[in-house]
Amino acid sequence: MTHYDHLIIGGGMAADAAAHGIREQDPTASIGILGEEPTSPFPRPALSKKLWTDPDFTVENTALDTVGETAATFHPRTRVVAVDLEAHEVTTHGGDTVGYGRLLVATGGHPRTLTDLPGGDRVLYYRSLTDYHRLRVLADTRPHVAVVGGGYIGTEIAAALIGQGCRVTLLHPGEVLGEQMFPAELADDFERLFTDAGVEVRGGAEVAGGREHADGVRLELESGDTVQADVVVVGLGVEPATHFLPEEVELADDGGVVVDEHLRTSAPDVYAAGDVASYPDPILGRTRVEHVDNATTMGTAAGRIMAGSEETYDHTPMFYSDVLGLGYQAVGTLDSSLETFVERVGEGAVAYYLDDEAVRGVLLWDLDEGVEEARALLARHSRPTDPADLAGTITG
Ligand SMILES: NC(=O)c1ccc[n+]([C@@H]2O[C@H](COP(=O)([O-])OP(=O)(O)OC[C@H]3O[C@@H](n4cnc5c(N)ncnc54)[C@H](O)[C@@H]3O)[C@@H](O)[C@H]2O)c1
Repeated sequence: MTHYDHLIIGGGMAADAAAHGIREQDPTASIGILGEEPTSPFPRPALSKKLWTDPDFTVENTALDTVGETAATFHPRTRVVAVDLEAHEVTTHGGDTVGYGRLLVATGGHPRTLTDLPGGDRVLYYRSLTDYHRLRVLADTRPHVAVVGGGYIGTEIAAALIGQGCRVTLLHPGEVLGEQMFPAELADDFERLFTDAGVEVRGGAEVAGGREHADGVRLELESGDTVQADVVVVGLGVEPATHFLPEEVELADDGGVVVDEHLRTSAPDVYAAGDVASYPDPILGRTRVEHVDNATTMGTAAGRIMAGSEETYDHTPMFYSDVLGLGYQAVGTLDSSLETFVERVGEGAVAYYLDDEAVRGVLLWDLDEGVEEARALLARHSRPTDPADLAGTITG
């Protein structure tokens, strides 16, 4: 049986970061990575952004060199189906067992699917490098693409495909694109960016299902309407990939793996990091974050901790997105149901998100700087009575 001092389940960016964290702390320990995908860790943000918008980015020059840099052993196409906590070993779908000293769950999430909308040749639940290659081939025929979902995948892929000369219809259930994240005035700006670029944005469009047929795909909406397209790209969010874990590993209400401030799960020698981990954030409380900054920062910390570091994890996450010339980034939460205050700064804007006790999130809209100022503001754990008094806090 193969045995590793440190075994990582999952082949994404958290896994890459963890291998680096382990190696930083321990130059000789053996590291194994079991990845379900056929490729080793790849910088996922590029799949919906730079690989489409920046000709300097290719799959080859964007790829990570996890194995070369960390001397980890990478096992592609390897799905873990069970973990035996007592024996300290995992079982793969092929029936092999792999032993571990310490185990990291870095499995991220699987795309949420609609039962009545099966994935297929022309229906892509978009997440992996394989999906990117498939969509590239389809996009080259300049099809009419229906993008389902107005979240990160939906907006970034719609922006990418309109830039490729495709006809794009974006279907989302809300009234205004981005309204769950942005205060109303910025959501209006956001949607206009898409419509001005030629994307047909269709709100109130909750997709119920659909079928591929000889000429493309026919989507059915909850309203009873149908939408016909050549290709459908779906981004309905992800569900934490935890199905292989025994019940001793505690899960949070949202399905994530509960970890403490040392990224330890409730099971001995088992850690978790990245999209799958529900961790105690000092500012946001217990939370699970599905962005690359979280995956890499938490992954690195988990690796170091598994290899002996006694640090605690207290990094409040930031994230960024780029669509149609708009760059926006944020620290903390972007929940537009909170109280918000928007301040225009130069060509851009800052939006503050507050609950009764404190500022919980800061959005930097078309501003290059301000992440560290935002983090410092959140760390104060306070708020002014009048949110307008926050004006000038972030200079961008
Ligand atoms: N820039 C970034 O940080 C970035 C970029 C891409 C992806 N990601 C991550 O990848 C993951 C997947 O992204 P995503 O866009 O799939 O998830 P998401 O949660 O961002 O968006 C899901 C969207 O689907 C919509 N939706 C739900 N049910 C629907 C239905 N029946 N019909 C139509 N729309 C429906 C929701 O309203 C929402 O707009 C997320 O974890 C995300 O954070 C992050």
